[in-house]
Amino acid sequence: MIRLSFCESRVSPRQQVGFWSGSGSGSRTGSSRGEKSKITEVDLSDTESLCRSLWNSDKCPCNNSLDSWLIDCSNCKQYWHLDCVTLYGLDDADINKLVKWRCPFCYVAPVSTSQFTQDDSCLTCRNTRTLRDANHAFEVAAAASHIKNTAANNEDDLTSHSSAIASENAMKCIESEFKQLSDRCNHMFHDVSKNVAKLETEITKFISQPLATSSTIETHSVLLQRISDQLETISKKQANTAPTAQRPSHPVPSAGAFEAPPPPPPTTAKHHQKSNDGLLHEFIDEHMSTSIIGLLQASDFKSENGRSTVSFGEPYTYTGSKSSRNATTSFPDVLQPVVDKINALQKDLFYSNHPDLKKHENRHPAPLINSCLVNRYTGPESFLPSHSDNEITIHPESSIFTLSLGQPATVKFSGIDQEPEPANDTEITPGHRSLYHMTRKSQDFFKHAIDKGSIADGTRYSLTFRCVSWKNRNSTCIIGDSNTGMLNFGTNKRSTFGELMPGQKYWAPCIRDIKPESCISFSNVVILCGINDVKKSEVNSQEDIRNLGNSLINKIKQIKQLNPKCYVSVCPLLPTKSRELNQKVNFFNCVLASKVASMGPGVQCVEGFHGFAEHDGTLVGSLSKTLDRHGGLDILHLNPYGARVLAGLIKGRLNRNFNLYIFCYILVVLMIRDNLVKLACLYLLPTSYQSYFKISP
Ligand SMILES: O=C(O)CCC(=O)C(=O)O
Ligand SMILES: [Fe+2]
Repeated sequence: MIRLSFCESRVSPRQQVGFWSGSGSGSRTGSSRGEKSKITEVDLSDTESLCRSLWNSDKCPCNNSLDSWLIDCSNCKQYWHLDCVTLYGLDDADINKLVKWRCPFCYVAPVSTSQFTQDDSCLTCRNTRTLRDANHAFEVAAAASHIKNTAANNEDDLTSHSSAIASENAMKCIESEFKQLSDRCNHMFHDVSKNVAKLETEITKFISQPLATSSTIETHSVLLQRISDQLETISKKQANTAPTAQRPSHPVPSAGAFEAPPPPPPTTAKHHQKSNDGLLHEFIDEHMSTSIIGLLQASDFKSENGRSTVSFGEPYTYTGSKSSRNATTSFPDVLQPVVDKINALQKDLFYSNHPDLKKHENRHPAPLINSCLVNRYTGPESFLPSHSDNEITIHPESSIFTLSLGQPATVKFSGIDQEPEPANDTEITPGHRSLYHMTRKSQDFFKHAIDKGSIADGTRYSLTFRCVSWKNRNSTCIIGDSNTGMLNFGTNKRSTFGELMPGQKYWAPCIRDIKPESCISFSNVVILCGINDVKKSEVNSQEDIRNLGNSLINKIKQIKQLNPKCYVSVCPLLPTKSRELNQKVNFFNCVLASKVASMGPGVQCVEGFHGFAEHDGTLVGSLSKTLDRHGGLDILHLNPYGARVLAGLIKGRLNRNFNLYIFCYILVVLMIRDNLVKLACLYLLPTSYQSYFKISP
């Protein structure tokens, strides 16, 4: 119950100094507590004693005497002026209605106040102390928990820090090791890239410059061989392997030459073990060799320079050949199994060089062995003069296989231009029943010989197998883009050129794809290439087109360097269905024609291409495809009919060369039979011509 009383007291001067720093003005609008009170006589440092001295619960803590009702606190019983506790405007009746009222002391802090006791009767102090203690306890507890946490954290931190430091150190070590490694790698990479750059420059120089004369240059193949030897030496050094484990050091003038053939079919594998000396030892068994030697002992050998010879199958003729003309072009039964085994190797070699033809074996058969020339050597006095098997009648893609029987011999190989003292000779010593092979193409760059004294007492037979045909005089290599796709060599019904013109097609969509080395040993080389270069968007100016023309001419020069005897027939670019593109095509053709004209009789343009153009210069519709394979308009591809017309033009050009050759051949034969020519002239030519030729009867 609230107790209400009326304040009558007056504040004594001593009581004005009080805990409360304000002095009540008595006004209803609130006491002015900002005024500073004077502190005398009381020890201010002892707050509690100070409070006790001042405390009187019957008086408002403002210590002022006001005409005002007082209200006491339901909790601590302290009296307060109504105005001092902001209960303005309430009278005693209102106040008495209040059941419970708590004074500001009891709301000093949001902490529970201690129970009122006599010892601790000062509410101010009690609350303050309680508050202080509570705060202190709270602080202590908070501090304790903080310290604990910090300690725990520190411990964790410490652990993690120490492990972090450890890992950091480890990382630093790794980093420095890594740096060292990367420095070394950089060094190595730098060296390697320097070497690669050097190599690249060398190759670029070699390819970009027209080759020098065949007597002074090293061929592509030799350069490649040198590079491969160099790489081999480096890898040998690095792998620290015994040099004896390396492949034989025979010169390799073109792919596969002098190398042992690839692994044979599994059924005969045990006889075909490839050896380090490039020979296939025990290529045939003893039984087969005995049968062959029996055949040879019964054969009629003709004596030649240093040895004697006999031949089987198709005749193989060369300068000074004396071996008999064979009654039949088929092989004796005894030889057939060997020929079959060699043909299996021949196929493997051919299709490994032309993997794209493998899936059409019927249309693109490998050149098969049809000729065998046997040399008989009888002891140390026998020899084989240095020579190349570069006869034009040997199929350009054929290998030349030699089977040895009897005494071993040393066969020496040397570069074709190393007369009279061959340098860098390499040799092999084929023993009884062994086989070695060379490519036909290698024969344009290398020769071989058996010197006197290189065969021991006794007899040695060598049987050399080749694919030979007089038609190979007209062998042709076509290097072309998609428009040569429908031109086919071969003897079947899809053949475009027929059996008189054996040959090989090489795919070169752009001028840079032309490989001069693929033309080696062909009689004719036909080139149809350049449209894919000309139609490139970056080829715009006449200068660009002139450069393209020059690059094609460079390729032709390289072909002529590698194969000086061949006839090169260059096809102009076909017109297209785009007039804009045709302007570039025409300019390219002009450049080409003028440059080809200055290259001499071995290089000529194929004529008659104007037949592919309509009156407005575009590609004739009836000779060309309408749609490309994506269903769009085809502007530059011939249809089968157009391809036949193209084949006709190429054939016409090549036949002219062939016919010229045949004509010259016949003329020479007739001139040899001098008397016959004279006789013919005497009776057939008019007198004026007789006097012109100064022919006298
Ligand atoms: O006897 C040999 O090993 C080589 C034979 C040869 O080169 C040849 O007949 O053309
Ligand atoms: Fe030979």
